[in-house]
Amino acid sequence: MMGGPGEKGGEKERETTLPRIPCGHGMGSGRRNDRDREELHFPGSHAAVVASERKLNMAATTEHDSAAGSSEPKEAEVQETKTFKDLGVTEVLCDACDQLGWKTPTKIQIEAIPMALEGRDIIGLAETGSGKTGAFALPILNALLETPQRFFALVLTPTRELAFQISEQFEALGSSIGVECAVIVGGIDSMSQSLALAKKPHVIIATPGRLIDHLENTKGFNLRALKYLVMDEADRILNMDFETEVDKILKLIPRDRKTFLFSATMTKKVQKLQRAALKNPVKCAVSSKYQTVEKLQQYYLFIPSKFKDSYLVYILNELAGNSFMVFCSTCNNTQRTALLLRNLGFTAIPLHGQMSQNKRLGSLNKFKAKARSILLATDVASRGLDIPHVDVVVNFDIPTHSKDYIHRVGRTARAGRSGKSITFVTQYDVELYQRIEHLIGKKLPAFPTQEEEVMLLTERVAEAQRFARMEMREQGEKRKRPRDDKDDNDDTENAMGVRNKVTGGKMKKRKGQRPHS
Ligand SMILES: Nc1ncnc2c1ncn2[C@@H]1O[C@H](COP(=O)(O)OP(=O)(O)OP(=O)(O)O)[C@@H](O)[C@H]1O
Repeated sequence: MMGGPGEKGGEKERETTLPRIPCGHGMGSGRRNDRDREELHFPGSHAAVVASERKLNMAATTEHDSAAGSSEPKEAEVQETKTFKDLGVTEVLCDACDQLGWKTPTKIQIEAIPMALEGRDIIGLAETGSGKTGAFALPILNALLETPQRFFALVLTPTRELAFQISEQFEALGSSIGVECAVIVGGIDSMSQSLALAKKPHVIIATPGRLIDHLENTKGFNLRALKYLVMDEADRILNMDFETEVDKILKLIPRDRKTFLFSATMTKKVQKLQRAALKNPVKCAVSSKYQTVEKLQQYYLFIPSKFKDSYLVYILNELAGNSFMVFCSTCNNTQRTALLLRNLGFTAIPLHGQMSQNKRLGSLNKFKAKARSILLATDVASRGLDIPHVDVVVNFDIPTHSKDYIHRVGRTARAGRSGKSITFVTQYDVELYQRIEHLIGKKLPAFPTQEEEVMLLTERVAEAQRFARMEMREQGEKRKRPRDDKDDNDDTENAMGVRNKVTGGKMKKRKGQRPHS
């Protein structure tokens, strides 16, 4: 991930007819190096910036919905006729899109890319899974080809996993031009990140806290020549949790830069930042309000709090053969529920902030590789993660912030696929649930269940709950004993001694659920 394909010194060996971004500088002032520009041999014509007829001039505080307006062509027509080339994307990057199977640009890409290529600041608002990453990565790579420079762009993301994913996307789109990225996130050895920064990558993808650490402590590293700042999941980046860090970062990067804010939801705080850091931004919004995806079937399930575990097991059985993301509100409950499910023979794996970063990535990779069919997660996984095979999202604990609902359920039904979401609503959650319905502007149907069948599960579930509690206690004690660290139970893999006692081979056979060996 770090360093990227064009390591220092490796450039000469590359035999390619495609344009490549030059590389190989020592750590320096970070100022733009003119040699960079000269080194780039770009055979194609200068990337044409196609002036959009659908320019969305927006005063800093005014909102425009780009899909509105009677003289506009119908969206379907726009999508049929536009290509990446039409948007002004240079040929080598069009080829990269093609190789990724991106035949035509998505709506947000159609809206945002021409504006970005024109040099405008952008606020991009579009539903989950609609290709927002490409909407900011393509114009940045396009501009990088035109005026190559180290430390060209910075992408801020709220979570570490998302940072890695965005880096992969930049590398996939920019592999043929030799783009180099560095992922700078917490929970990972700082020294190796300093080394990656010393190689002066073109694009840095970072979580705010660790980036500040490096800006303050890594000798020779600065972003004084930065040209592009992206805040992905901008409303989250701009909320209280990151306020101090983001303010510091904004002070350490040039005022004269392009700024892109992207998310499926925006807050008033974005407008605040708009005033503080954006210059005459264009708002590219493909929907007028917060929308959940059309192909997402959303349900709620009104149940007594004490039967939540049994209903979860019932649903996992009913929808067996699918891939699930189950959201819980706390790390503890995520871990407990993962243990409970594993005790019942499900291939479940947790992902939460109390796990080491290695374990977090390990869990995610196992789930992505379909080696585990159920990922139990806190909101650390609710934003941005692109795992196409997720079929069902279960809100086991209802989200306390209704906008999180939109992001959580957006982990399924991505890029035109279909998916399901089921939100558990207990006697304590009615008000929160009403807020969600209000936000999405929809009344959802109840998920059909057979109460008697659920009740038949309660005994075995109660036993599994007991074992899960015991295992949680054991894990807690192990953490207190530093010498006893042979088996790190972060991912529940080792806490399986009791499962067979609980299942007793009586659970309904689950299609596609591999029993744990
Ligand atoms: N033009 C395109 N054609 C086909 N697929 C695309 C196109 N652009 C992006 N994709 C794919 O769509 C999926 C979703 O894209 P992406 O992760 O950028 O969505 P997003 O809008 O950022 O979602 P979220 O709001 O959840 O972060 C990815 O798998 C990506 O490869």
